[in-house]
Amino acid sequence: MSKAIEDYGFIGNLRSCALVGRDGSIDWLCLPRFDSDACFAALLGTGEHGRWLLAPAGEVRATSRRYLPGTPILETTFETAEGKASVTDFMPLGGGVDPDGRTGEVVRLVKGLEGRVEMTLELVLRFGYGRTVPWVRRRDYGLRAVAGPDAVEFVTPVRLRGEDMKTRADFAVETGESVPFTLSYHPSIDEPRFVDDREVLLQRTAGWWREWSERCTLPDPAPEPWREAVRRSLITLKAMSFEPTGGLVAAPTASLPEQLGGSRNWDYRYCWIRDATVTLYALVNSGYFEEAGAFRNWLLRAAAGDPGQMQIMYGLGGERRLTEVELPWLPGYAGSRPVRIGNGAHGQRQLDVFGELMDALHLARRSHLGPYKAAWRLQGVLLDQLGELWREPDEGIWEVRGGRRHFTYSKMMCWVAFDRGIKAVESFGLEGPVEDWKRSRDEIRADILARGYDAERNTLVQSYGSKALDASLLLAAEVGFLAADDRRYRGTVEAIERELLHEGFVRRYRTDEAEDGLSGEEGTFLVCSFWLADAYVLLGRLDDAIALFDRLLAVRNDLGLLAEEYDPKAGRQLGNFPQAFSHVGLVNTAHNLLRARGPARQRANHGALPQSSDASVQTEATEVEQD
Ligand SMILES: OC[C@H]1O[C@H](O[C@H]2O[C@H](CO)[C@@H](O)[C@H](O)[C@H]2O)[C@H](O)[C@@H](O)[C@@H]1O
Repeated sequence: MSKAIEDYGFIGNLRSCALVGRDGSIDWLCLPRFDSDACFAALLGTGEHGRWLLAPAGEVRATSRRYLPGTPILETTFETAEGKASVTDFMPLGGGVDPDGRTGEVVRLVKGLEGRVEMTLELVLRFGYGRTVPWVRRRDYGLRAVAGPDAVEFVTPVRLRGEDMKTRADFAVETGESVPFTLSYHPSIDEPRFVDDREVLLQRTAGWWREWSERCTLPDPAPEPWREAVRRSLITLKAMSFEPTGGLVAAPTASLPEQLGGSRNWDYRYCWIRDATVTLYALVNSGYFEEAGAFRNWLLRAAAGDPGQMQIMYGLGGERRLTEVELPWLPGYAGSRPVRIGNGAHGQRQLDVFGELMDALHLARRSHLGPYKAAWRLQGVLLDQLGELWREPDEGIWEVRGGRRHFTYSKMMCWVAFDRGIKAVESFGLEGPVEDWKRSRDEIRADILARGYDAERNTLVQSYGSKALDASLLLAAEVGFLAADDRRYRGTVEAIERELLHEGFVRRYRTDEAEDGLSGEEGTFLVCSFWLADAYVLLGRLDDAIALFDRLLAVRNDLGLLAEEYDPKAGRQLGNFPQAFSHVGLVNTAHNLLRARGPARQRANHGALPQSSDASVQTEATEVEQD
């Protein structure tokens, strides 16, 4: 039986990550990159599809876990009748570890805390998402496993044995003892990497993360639980970035379902322009400019070329072909089939991306992320294209699979695209056909208010001519399309409260009302609930905002992690995990609550932004420009 999604912890090395169950089993690991084939895929099947268990051999009386402060280093403590032992799990980082993203390591340290604990190990390596059994050879340091392009060295002083195509071991730890394990990946054509002393790696990795997380800036006075929640979300977002290129994944998992047993199962291990740009808001507002600069440069590389061929999402290195396929040999999380990898949405038209992109580049400029003519050139070409394109139907922010429509949010973000272009000219003295852009901006606004607004119900609607509501319209004030005190904005928020709130959390739309081309239902969408809290802040309903924010914090698992969705009836997290959108929502809402001029106001260009004085970011940007 599948563990609950919230029973997983997440460790990562800015290249990939692993999901570690509360029971001590690593059930998801893709090496060397987030989007590589999984070598442990038990998350979407059973132990036979690959996993690495390290846990007490006998009955466990109690389990507790935590992250080492300021890091994604996970410590799980097991209590048995005989004693206590902990397992510290991490993926090493810092000190020149793997600059190209070709290798990757998982380290596990078993420590005896009290008495004597008998431990068991089961290692089931199955490359190719649970299908390929490797050729395993014993070595004096442990074992080597090879399957086609992939190779793994498993390094430990513990004596291993092979059984039923699995590797097993039994050992014991006494108080004060420590037993190390390293799983080290390298391409099979390369020589194995030298495995460093695990305690040294632990100190180095912890030091790197602590130094990073201490740079987080949050307005005072922030209640400690909020501060801690924001810090954990930022660490999680950072751990979802791919350092070699600056790309950011929407989530590090594939096919965790939006409905248990359902078919809404997607692969999120890619860079969506939309998700990545909102992540930038969270990072920049919290003082992390380097990431914003790296992402901006990733974006310029990914979108380079014919702007007519720009995609809504790319691979970590800017790859364009993300073909969606099903993996029929995997039974799926809690039987949720099909299991999909790749993502068909890469071929969709989603016009909101123009607005998100223009907004992100405007944000970068306002945050003094270096001079960059290349970015302005790209912005100009995007607006040229959008001059006519905004009139077309699209698949919308929710990537529907039931055919194109005139989505109101998409049109609104086209308005944002022209608005930010105009503001860039007006505020930064840049050149552009600003009068044409103003005409487009006015025309889009009039079009939305005529066709995307239901005057009878006083609410914006999901798409032209439809009665359905959509939670994305909560952003109308945040992006500056409507003033927060505009009665049409208030009406939209109230309609969404009436029709999309479910047990205190927000659905993105009603699947029975808005045709999305998919069968089944889904949970409430967490980022939409944060957007409602932001709307409350803008409407001056601070008590409602705080109550909703606290309700959302309570949904996080014991490690502070959030999936994409939540089923309030079952009290279960749903969808890919951890999800950037949800954590971005948390960070931005905290900022909004904490300072009068938080991101919700900044986005509409009303407020001051933190500004980068980081010379390395400026230099990098200059280099891109010279290219
Ligand atoms: O709901 C159907 C779609 O679901 C996924 O898209 C969602 O996740 C994206 C990444 O976080 C997000 O950008 C998008 O707004 C969400 O709707 C899936 O990736 C799509 O393929 C699918 O059609």
